[in-house]
Amino acid sequence: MSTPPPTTPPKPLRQVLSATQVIAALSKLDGWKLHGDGADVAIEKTFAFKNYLRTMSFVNAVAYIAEQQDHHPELLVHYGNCSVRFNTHDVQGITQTDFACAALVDALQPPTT
Ligand SMILES: C[C@H](O)[C@H](O)[C@H]1CNC2=NC(N)=NC(=O)C2=N1
Repeated sequence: MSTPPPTTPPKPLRQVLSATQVIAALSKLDGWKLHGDGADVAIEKTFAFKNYLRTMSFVNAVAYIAEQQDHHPELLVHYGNCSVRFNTHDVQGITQTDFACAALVDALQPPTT
């Protein structure tokens, strides 16, 4: 008899990164910085917009990426900016998945004017 498949597929790229690995990866991105510490440590970037509708368009685009990637950032939304904060709950730290999602958000190239 064969072994039944696991109920959830294994998630790649969810191995917690060391401090050295996080710093190296941050240095390759523009504007992302460390936020918090311990289990709440995250990478964060604030994106600025000229008005609320632009900000909310960005928020919706980020939500679409988050659903596609099954990886959901904390979003802190103000009238003219949104802070995006990624960490990986499963491992209570920062993983390659956080950096992959950060790069996808950066690729949205949101308008700043
Ligand atoms: C069950 C579901 O796949 C997990 O809870 C996913 C969903 N989104 C997630 N988002 C983030 N940021 N970290 C996670 O570990 C995570 N896990």
